[in-house]
Amino acid sequence: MAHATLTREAVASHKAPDDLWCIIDHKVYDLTDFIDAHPGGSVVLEQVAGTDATTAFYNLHRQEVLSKYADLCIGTIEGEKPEVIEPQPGDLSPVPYAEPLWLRPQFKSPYFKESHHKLRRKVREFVDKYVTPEAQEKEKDGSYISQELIDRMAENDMLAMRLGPGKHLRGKDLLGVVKGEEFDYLHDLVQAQEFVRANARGFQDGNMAGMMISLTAVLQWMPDTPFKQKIVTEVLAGKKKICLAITEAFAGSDVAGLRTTATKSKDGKSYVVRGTKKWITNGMWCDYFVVGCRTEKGFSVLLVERSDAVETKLIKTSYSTAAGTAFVEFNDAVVPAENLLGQEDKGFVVIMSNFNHERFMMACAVIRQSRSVVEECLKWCNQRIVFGKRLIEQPAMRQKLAKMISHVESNQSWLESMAYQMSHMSYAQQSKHLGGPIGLLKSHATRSAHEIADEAVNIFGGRGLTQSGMGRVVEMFHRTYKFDAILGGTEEILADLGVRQAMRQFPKAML
Ligand code: HEM
Repeated sequence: MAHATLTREAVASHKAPDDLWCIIDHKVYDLTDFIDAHPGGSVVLEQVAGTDATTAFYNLHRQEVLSKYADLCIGTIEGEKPEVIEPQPGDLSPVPYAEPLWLRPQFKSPYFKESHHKLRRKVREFVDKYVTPEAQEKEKDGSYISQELIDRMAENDMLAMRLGPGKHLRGKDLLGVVKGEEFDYLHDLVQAQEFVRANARGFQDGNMAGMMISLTAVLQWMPDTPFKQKIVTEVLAGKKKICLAITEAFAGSDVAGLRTTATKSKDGKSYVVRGTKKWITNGMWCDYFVVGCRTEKGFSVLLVERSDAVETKLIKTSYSTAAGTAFVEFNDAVVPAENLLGQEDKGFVVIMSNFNHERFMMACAVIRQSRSVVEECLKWCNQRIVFGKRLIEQPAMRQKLAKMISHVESNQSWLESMAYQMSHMSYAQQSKHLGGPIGLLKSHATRSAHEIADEAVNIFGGRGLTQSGMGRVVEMFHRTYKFDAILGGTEEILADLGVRQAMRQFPKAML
């Protein structure tokens, strides 16, 4: 039926199970053919047949349900206009605290310029249109990212952009809004925070997280040879995939305890890699592995190509298998000597220098995801009616929200200040001065995530434990925030690093 203008009296006459209409937000829905398919059952719909069910609907559903079932809408009530906002791709949320201060029109920022705003809009449009729909689907069924999405990201230089600022961006016009040479760590923060709005933690890592933490090491530490150029070109074009393989069943943060060995051949032309790696993000589909190995006198990092001597098995973790997390076995994999990253026996610096950007990215992500949870809680408290009034009218709920907002706002401010420092330091200066502060920031952000997840589940009740419907964002966050607390260095290791680095810079004179 075409959209019609209808009266409330007309709607009231359609109140039988085989002829059932209702009003939601001034629009009329014909639910006759939907009643048996309704996930909430037919009885509840019969109870509201012919009436205005707006309050009942928003007490139980997200707005997106109405967008998904838009074809059930047959008209609008005469003289009335819908009040609910339907967000369009790229839009900012009007919910207070749903966006960081710099994106709220009434506030100013010393850091963000026009190009950051333009990039934010472009990346959000892309994520809303292409990433979120696929992320939601893959998060559920556990299958891997599509080549189509990888190609689309590659065509738009998004794979390159996600490695952070650097030579690899030279000459590029990023999404038509930022020149590659001008792309700084604040742009980097923007893209990282926009990507996680897809709200699918397993898929988020499945979406090239392995590349983000391993190609950086190739770029930084491999000599400039045609072989290096080939790998970088293939990976940034999305044709080949790469991941970082450091952790083992024997050792995680304790890199010195690793057991995978790389034995050099007598003629010095190759290494033989033997050992296992565990929890390798994207390992299931990668063509290249950046592998931490024991060599004769120390620790070295090698680029190992997939071959018959490399076997990958899927590990099921508490997030979706969309991340392709693997157990990897290198059974005498032969690797040419030119695949060495940095110097032999001096691989520790390769891994350590790579960590700053990885941890910064993780802080960007967990802080943005925490904000999405705060937005969900604010919306829910505003729409949920309990004991005859909205949840937000309960002082206990307002206390929880105040605590959550304060965590997110303070972490975001710290993060922005860190991005500014990074933008004004060389890579070497960053390694020297920012390892500790970035470690402390990530460690604090994941402690905050713990508090936020805990409060959010209590606010949502049973829905905070349910993977579909109103509480799905909260459920996912509560189930997966620990990934950020463990990956890239545990909270304890990073907190300790922060203090140890500070102590190294402590003045020698007595104070
Ligand atoms: C256009 C009209 C409606 C559509 C398209 C719709 C769709 C849905 C969907 C997709 C769900 C699954 C949960 C979710 O994804 O949020 C659901 C659940 C539910 N719906 Fe509806 N619904 C409609 C109207 C209503 C109305 C008017 C009521 C009545 C009061 C109602 C009561 C429920 C209940 C009780 C649940 C279970 C909620 C829960 O477990 O938390 N629905 N509905």
